Order: sequence, then structure tokens, then C-alpha cells
Amino acid sequence: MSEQMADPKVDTGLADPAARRALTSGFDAVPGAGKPDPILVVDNIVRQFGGMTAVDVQHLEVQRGLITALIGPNGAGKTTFFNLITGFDKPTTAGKGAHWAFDGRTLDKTSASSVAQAGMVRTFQLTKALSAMTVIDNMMLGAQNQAGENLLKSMFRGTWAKQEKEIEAKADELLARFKLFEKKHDYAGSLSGGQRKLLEMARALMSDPKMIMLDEPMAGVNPALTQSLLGHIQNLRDEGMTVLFVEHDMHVVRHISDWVAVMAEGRLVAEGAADTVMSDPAVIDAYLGAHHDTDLGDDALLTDAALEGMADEVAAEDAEREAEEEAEGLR
Ligand SMILES: Nc1ncnc2c1ncn2[C@@H]1O[C@H](COP(=O)(O)OP(=O)(O)OP(=O)(O)O)[C@@H](O)[C@H]1O
Repeated sequence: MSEQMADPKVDTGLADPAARRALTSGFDAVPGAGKPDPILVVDNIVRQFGGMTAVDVQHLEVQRGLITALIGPNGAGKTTFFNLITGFDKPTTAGKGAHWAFDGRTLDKTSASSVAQAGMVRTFQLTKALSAMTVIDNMMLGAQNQAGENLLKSMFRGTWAKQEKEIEAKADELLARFKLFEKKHDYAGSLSGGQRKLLEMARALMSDPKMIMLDEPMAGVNPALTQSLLGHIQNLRDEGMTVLFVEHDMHVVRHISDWVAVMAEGRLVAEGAADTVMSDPAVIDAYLGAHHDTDLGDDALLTDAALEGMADEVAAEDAEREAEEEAEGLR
């Protein structure tokens, strides 16, 4: 593998649920709580649209190696916050105290592509333009973030063809992992809702991120694929990646989050472990104020056995696929 395609997989020891619980039990369950090893630190990010404050996050730390959910009622500012920290929008406080750093690197004034190159990548919904492209072309587009200037240089050096082959091999591997290999040459627009979500995730992984940010990964996904998607997300964490995701489905949040941050009316109003944060009065207030019918989830399914079962299922499928690929000489 070339340097920029370095494998981000690291053993954080956090594949073990007991280790994760031991870690998060040391976190303060208060908004803006400090973490022992934050991969993302955000300060004073404010975004106003006209007179309306969509985001006003004074301090947030995201712990490395965990799955953190960002939840909150409709209009709480979650998507805007994602856009701000990934360089797709600018805080109103830019140059006036807004500061955020990823993996020790200040990102305040960088473009979306340099944020991606720093290792923080968000998934994108399949837009019209992307739907009109094939699955493999979508994947190759995902690699652009990763290669950046190096890609340009290598084109001049005449090594592009070799690099393109390497990138396509990596795309094939990811497509196989996400059960999309058969669809490689199909138009992305022809995929089902769940397959699109898988493609969005696979595309983001083309750049070997240290942290993947998922915006509503389960929206529009049928129950059969939900299990598989949840398993994939947990496996990314178990391989050492940090996951930050926005999700409305509280059952999903409870099932896979190690830590939950809650936004309401632009502000961070609570933080805590999934099984306790939902009973925080600030969270109940925020949701009740927004819509009364939110189901804040059910603890009955929140067992280690259920979670590990899902992760094991996907890991077994991965192993089976790898064996098949080896037999077919794909690897
Ligand atoms: N480009 C924009 N121009 C004006 N207002 C905007 C813009 N983008 C977002 N807003 C407003 O900012 C607020 C926060 O929106 P945002 O989409 O970030 O919330 P959210 O928490 O992601 O909501 P949802 O869960 O419904 O997706 C909303 O009131 C929204 O109408």
C-alpha cells in the first residue's frame, strides 16, 4: 500500500464492550464534558441565518475510538453543525473565536477537501448527479479526497494508471464488504434505499478516514438491511475508527452508541451514555418541546449479547466473503 492509502485500522482495545464502558464511565455526563483522548475538539461554533441562531456550540469533545451519536429534535442544528466542522459551511464566528481541531490539527480555515484529507469524512446523500453515475464511479470519486494533490502529482509522473488500479482494487474490496460488488457497473440511482446508504458509507471509506461522520445512516433503510448497517458501523469502531453520527431513530442510537450528545435549538444540552441520557430532563424537555410522539427507545434489546451478535454476524459474513474472494483470486 502506498503511504496515502495507509490502513487506518488500529487496535484501540475498544472492541471490548467492558473496556468501552470502563472508559465512558469516567466521562462527566454534562454538555461539553472533557474526554481523555478527544479526536475532535470544537469551540465557539456559532451559525446564524438572518436573525436565527441555528448552531451555538460552545465546547464539544468527541472521544477517539468510540461511536458517538448526535441527537436532537428536528431543526436542532445537527446537520448545520456537521456542515460547519467539515468545511461545507462557515461559522458566523469565523475569525471571531470559532476554533475546531481534529486529531490535533486546527481546521478552522480549511476547505472541505483538506478536512477530508485530515481524516474526517462525512457521508453524502446520493444526489441526482451521483445517481446518474455508476457505483464504481461513485467510489472512485470518494478516492479523490484521499489522493488530493498526490493524485495530481502522480498523473504528471505517469504513475496514474498504476494508482488507478490500486484505487479500483480498494473500491472492489469495499464493494464486496458492503455486498455491492455485483452492482459495480449499475447506476447508483438504481440501488435500493439501504444499498444507497451502504454505498455512501463505502464511498466515504475510500479515503481511509480516522473519523467517519454519518448523517442519518438508517433513514429509508428496510429492517433487514438495518441489522447489517448497524453491524458494519460497529465493526468500523472495532477496527479503531471513530464514528460520529446523527440519527433520529432512538432504538438505533441506544443499540450502537457508546456516548450520546444532545442538541436543541442550536445548543449542546446534554451528554451521557445512551441508556441514561434519554432520561435526562433537559433531553426530555427538548424532545417534548419539539414533538410529543418521539419514542425514546426501549432498553430491553440493549444487551451486550444482542450488540455483539450483530457485530459477529457481519464479521462472519466478512470472513466468508474474504475466503470466497481468495478462492476467486480477487485478492
Ligand atoms: N441554509 C439555510 N438557510 C436558512 N436557515 C437554515 C439553513 N440551513 C439550516 N437552516 C435552519 O437552521 C436550523 C437548524 O437546521 P438543521 O437542518 O441543522 O437541523 P437538524 O437538527 O439537522 O434538523 P433535522 O433533524 O430535521 O435534519 C433550522 O431552523 C433550519 O431551518
